Amino acid sequence: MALNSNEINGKATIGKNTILKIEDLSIAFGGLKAVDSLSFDIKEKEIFGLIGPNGAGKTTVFNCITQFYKPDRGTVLFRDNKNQVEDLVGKKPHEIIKKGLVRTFQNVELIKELSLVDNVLVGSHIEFQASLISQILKLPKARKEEAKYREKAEEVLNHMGLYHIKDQLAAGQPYGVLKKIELARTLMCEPKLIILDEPAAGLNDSETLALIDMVREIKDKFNCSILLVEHDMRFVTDLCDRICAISFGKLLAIGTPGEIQANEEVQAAYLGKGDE
Ligand SMILES: Nc1ncnc2c1ncn2[C@@H]1O[C@H](COP(=O)(O)OP(=O)(O)OP(=O)(O)O)[C@@H](O)[C@H]1O
Repeated sequence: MALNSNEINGKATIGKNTILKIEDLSIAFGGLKAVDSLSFDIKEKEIFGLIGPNGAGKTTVFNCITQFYKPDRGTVLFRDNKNQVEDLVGKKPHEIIKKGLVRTFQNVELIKELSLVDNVLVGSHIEFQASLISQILKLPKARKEEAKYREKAEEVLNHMGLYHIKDQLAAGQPYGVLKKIELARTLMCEPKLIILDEPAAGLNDSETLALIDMVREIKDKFNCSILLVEHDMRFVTDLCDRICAISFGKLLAIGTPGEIQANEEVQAAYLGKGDE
């Protein structure tokens, strides 16, 4: 059910400036509680980090939000690009992308034989209105649509400083470029919330610093919120407005980077300083 109000079934609520609210999210694999009654919310234009030790359940949280996994319990309320609030649980992953919730993956997944701009265009296929047949036959409607999205893809590449190499093949490009292309793809779907899975993994120091600036610029230019998982603590503390720390699928703390760094439970679980 789509709602304009802040209520669903008179129970769960979502604030006016809240883009995503997960409540009591839980999923178990066999006897293992990978996510255990987790709740947090993300505000509009907020950069929100999810941290925790290896195996804490971070990727599983992402998969439950995007419905790659169906949670055993809980709600995932999302304010979509039409300002409608809906529980995403039970929706299909492609429906969720259309609502403006998009993600990148830990491993870059590009088509090496395609140019960079064509790889970005792949990100817009979900928006195409023309039928598959008219796309294959390159009928006028499909050609017009492709031209529109190609222009948008070029604009996105221009914004990311990659316009000059847009026609080069993805094969052989530096890892930093491939990561940017993956990010560029998410911008083709009118994102309201972009989920980044370890965006700084594999980047060197200067690429990581450049990525921090780029994520901030994207948030401002595309007017969206960001949820990210990242092991590079400097990246997380420099970039995020708020951080949620989890351990064994459970919430440890939510707060500003300073509050999280000072939190003893987080230090014990994540930074390994508790017993010192
Ligand atoms: N499909 C699955 N089947 C069984 N167990 C799973 C599945 N997915 C995740 N798990 C388990 O759930 C727990 C949480 O895994 P998850 O990958 O979410 O952790 P993470 O915090 O993302 O770890 P990392 O930082 O190493 O990527 C782990 O114990 C993992 O083995």
